[in-house]
Amino acid sequence: MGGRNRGGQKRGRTQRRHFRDGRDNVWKKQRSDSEETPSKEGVWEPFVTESPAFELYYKKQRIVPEQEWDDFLATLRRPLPAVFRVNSSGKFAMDIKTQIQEEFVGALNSEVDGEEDVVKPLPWYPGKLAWHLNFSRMQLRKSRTLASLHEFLKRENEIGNITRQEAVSMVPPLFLDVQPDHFVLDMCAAPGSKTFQLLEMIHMNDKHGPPSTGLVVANDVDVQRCHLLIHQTKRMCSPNVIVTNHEAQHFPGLKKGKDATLQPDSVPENALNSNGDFENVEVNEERGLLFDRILCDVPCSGDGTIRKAPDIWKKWNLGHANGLHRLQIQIAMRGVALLRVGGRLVYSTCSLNPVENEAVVGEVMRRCGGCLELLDVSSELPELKRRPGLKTWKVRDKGVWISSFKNVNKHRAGSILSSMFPNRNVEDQSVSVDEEQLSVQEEIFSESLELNEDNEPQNLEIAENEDDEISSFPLDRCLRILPHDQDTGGFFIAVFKKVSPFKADQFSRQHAKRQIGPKEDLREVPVNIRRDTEECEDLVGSHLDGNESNINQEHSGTPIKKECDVESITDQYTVCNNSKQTDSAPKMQSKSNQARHQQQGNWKGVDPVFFLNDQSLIDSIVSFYGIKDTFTLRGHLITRSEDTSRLKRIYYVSESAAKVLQLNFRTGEQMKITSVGLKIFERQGGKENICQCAFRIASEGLPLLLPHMTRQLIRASKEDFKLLLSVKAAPFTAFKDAGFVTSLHALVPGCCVVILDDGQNDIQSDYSSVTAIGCWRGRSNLSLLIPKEEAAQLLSRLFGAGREDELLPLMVEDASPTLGSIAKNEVEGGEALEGLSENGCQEPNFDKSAPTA
Ligand SMILES: C[S@@+](CC[C@H](N)C(=O)[O-])C[C@H]1O[C@@H](n2cnc3c(N)ncnc32)[C@H](O)[C@@H]1O
Repeated sequence: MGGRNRGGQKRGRTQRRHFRDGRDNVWKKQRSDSEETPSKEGVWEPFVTESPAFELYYKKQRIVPEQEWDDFLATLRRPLPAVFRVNSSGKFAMDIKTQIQEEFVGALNSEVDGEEDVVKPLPWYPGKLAWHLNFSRMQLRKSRTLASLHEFLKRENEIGNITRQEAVSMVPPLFLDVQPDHFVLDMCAAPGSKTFQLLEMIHMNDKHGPPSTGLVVANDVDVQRCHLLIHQTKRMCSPNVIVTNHEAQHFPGLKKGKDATLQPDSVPENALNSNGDFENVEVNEERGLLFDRILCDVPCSGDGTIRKAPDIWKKWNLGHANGLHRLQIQIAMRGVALLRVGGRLVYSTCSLNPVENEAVVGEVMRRCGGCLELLDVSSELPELKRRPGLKTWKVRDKGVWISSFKNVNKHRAGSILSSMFPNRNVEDQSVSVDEEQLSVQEEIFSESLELNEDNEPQNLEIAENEDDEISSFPLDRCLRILPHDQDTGGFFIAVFKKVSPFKADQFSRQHAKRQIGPKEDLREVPVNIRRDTEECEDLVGSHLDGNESNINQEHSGTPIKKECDVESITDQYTVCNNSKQTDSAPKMQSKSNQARHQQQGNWKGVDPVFFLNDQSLIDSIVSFYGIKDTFTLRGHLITRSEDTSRLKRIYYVSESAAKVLQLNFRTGEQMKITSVGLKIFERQGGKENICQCAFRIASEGLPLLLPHMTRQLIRASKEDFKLLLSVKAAPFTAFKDAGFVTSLHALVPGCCVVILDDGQNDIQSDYSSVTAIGCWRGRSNLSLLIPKEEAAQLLSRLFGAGREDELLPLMVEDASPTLGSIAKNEVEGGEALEGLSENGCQEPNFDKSAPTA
């Protein structure tokens, strides 16, 4: 239900939309490398790095001991040092680490003056894979080594070998303890730096063992930010990933006929091991989709990133934090519902505020009863400096400190919730207040307001209460990372383990909600039940859309009247339940499914997902590339268009992702999937007439396919490989090795793979260390099918060639992905990139314009 304005009138839709549009997007890419901002007159002025409200608030909350306060503030005012992470699963991870250590670290730390090392590994990050850079622009200008490190990092970032990421943002995935067989859900994942880490973790053993059986589902509510997420996950070349676009608090449970959150966990006795953990439980529609690990890196006010985004100083206010509290609880509760018994859930924010942190953790524990344990992780990552979570804090509202919910003015009870306090020891008054009466009170209240110079009301008669509440939960097990401890941003982390299913009595309270009846007004319901239903609704996720519920919290001043409409919540998930596709073999979607898809307003704009079942097409691919039986294509190939004659791209999914897609079909396509798996083949683009196979190998898919290919493979000497990388297209006559030229002639025209034969690797048995590139064998030319940046990087890494002069013109200036740089059709399986492969590589030139060497 909408809120009311001060005159007691209902907020209109338009007003709400204006408010929503007018809100700052705290996740928007912030200016990060500038410490200055232009004034109105166009003169550049230093950023304001003061906020009396911020200082007052956090001093009072005692998040920092008094004697450290000045140090804390001084650190916040300094720009954040850059940090990058070498992608551990990358082919060249070890080379890159060695290069940093041998080529840059020693030289730089002796060449550049300063108290601190310019480049140093983060001591707590496993395997010395994360590095901290500390240099000024002046130093960068002066030092050649620093300049070449800078270029090196830009280049490696562009091709996905390293990732720039805030140090503290790397921490939450490390506490998840992800294993290669885990199903992991990243609930609020964009732009995806933590998703990338999670993918690295599930693939950590791929090089030396069987491929991962795990899965990462990366979700974000913002479709634009999903594009960033897709770009990020694509760099990982993983078939074990699904990107979805849901409100996390409503993330579908993939249960047949029911929403997972409304059911107690039905744990088969024999499914628990001796530690009481869940093991090897099949994904099926009775249990729905449960995860072994869940990351809730929730939307937050973000003041822990103030060093990176100094404009927060000017904008800081409590509205953001207090307004997000409810949504944060809803998302975390949905996470708990989707977690397997024995599974871990990490709740994290980049906010320093206890209302978004400890208060949320306390409330989640309260609602879950004994089924959730807040883990003591003090022995994990021992070198990471951290502070214990707070057990006591206060809430501030309209310029007034409130130490207990019982002191909250009724007019504010819709915005200031009992769950914001350390102890929810009184009934939430918001549910016991009559709405009509409230609007009258609100009118009187608004007339009598006198605002101080900060626009905060002065005359509220709520005295500061020195009897601070102390939480009864072990919130000191949470971690707060403070900026001055190790020169980072601020962060908060709590690690949960689900130790038992939701208890029956918790659910019987929820069943009380069903007895209320779907449409009944809650004002008629006794207070104790209404609180239960409120909890129940939060457990499921509010039925309001996320933005609307935020508006209610942040600005309405009116308690939210909640209708706990179980049926309609459940309907959302049961609409497609009549699906007849119950066998586990992947099937083409039925016609009725497609029709339903078009009707599903929510999913508008996102192409449906199909398993590719066109056997003649699959056979043509298998036969052209000589794909062995060891690599099953059927049941693993996905398309986003049903018409196989017009298909442009084919994606490959792991067994784990395929299982989830099948479950999704069987339970009525509840998931809104924006991207899935790894692009493995793409159509030749009008060149079929010269090629026996309509599809070429996509460069992302090559490492996966290579060990299983027996045809269209050719080995090149170092000299010829280097030539090919340098010129990108060459006539057969340009190559030196006569054997290579003979093999080239023997290939069928079309896509082929050229493998570097450096005499060191056993190409036959160990493909993990082999260097191979997708090429096009034309009538008399051989051309690269990889982007120029990748060619330049390979040249540099393999032959040390053209590191500066030759390669720089090839480099893309800004390595970080932007929304504009990512084609929308990648996300929606659109077909607009005619003549260009997705990586921006031109179609091969088919002899006519191939340069001569
Ligand atoms: C703190 S950022 C996540 C950062 C990300 N985990 C990473 O490491 O790159 C919060 C994200 O939550 C998303 N978000 C906001 N409300 C959401 C909701 N109700 N459900 C899912 N995602 C939401 C935002 O779009 C934003 O991308």
